[in-house]
Amino acid sequence: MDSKEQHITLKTENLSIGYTSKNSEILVAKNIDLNAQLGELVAIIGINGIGKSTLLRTLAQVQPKLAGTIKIGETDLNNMKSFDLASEISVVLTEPIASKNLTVIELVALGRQPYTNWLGTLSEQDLAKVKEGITQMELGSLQHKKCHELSDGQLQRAMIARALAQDTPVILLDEPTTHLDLYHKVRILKLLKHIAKETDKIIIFTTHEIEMAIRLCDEILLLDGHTNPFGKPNELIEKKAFERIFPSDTITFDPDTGSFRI
Ligand SMILES: Nc1ncnc2c1ncn2[C@@H]1O[C@H](COP(=O)(O)OP(=O)(O)OP(=O)(O)O)[C@@H](O)[C@H]1O
Repeated sequence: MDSKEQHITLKTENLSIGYTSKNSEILVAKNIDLNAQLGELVAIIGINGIGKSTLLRTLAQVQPKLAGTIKIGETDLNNMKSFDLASEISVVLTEPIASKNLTVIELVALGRQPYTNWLGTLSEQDLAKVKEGITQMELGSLQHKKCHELSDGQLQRAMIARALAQDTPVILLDEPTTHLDLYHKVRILKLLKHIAKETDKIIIFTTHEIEMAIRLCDEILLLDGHTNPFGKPNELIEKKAFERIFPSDTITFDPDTGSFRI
């Protein structure tokens, strides 16, 4: 079996997510059944505070799940060592990065850490992946700038470039388009879709750009606090899932155009 066949899905079953403090458990969402295949771009959507970032952090093993399973192929993520995890999953969270004194190229090169020797020396292949990430995110002219000199949107693209340079089968991105202008939102989502398809990756991201997700994503997980439907955008439109996101006296969904009316 080659490595592609070993990692055909990222799958959750009956997943519950939330937080634990000393004496209590805070349940944020339950019944999350997501099934992403290689080559797919998947959006996690839902209203503020419903649990999108919590889910992304749970998938990335940054925080523990409360119940259920998360598997890559047949392997339960719980049984994976963190070193192995870094060559399976790359993740970009919304927390500000600690290393803003790095240049863009140095930040992107951090994505190669799971593959470099203990001295951190970059091979030709590592350098090629770093350059590729920088080019894909249109950061060529900014590559020698320090991260603290970048705008929020430029820094966001540099973080995505780092995840691309890590070249893992699964890429998890928390609100990757928040700081981007309309052009870069569309361009980067289209590019992520292209990368997922052409290089056989699973790219999962959280977003408030529901209409863009409907147009560009292969699958959508809608966290709605109840059944959390997961499926192709058309399937969710047919199930009238988008109609129930917002109060209908304020925002309605038009299934013919796949857009919201205010
Ligand atoms: N460290 C924490 N401890 C306890 N509860 C938390 C913690 N972080 C977040 N929460 C709670 O978990 C719930 C889900 O938060 P989360 O950030 O996952 O939502 P979200 O869907 O990403 O929201 P948004 O769209 O506003 O970014 C919220 O009620 C939030 O208050």
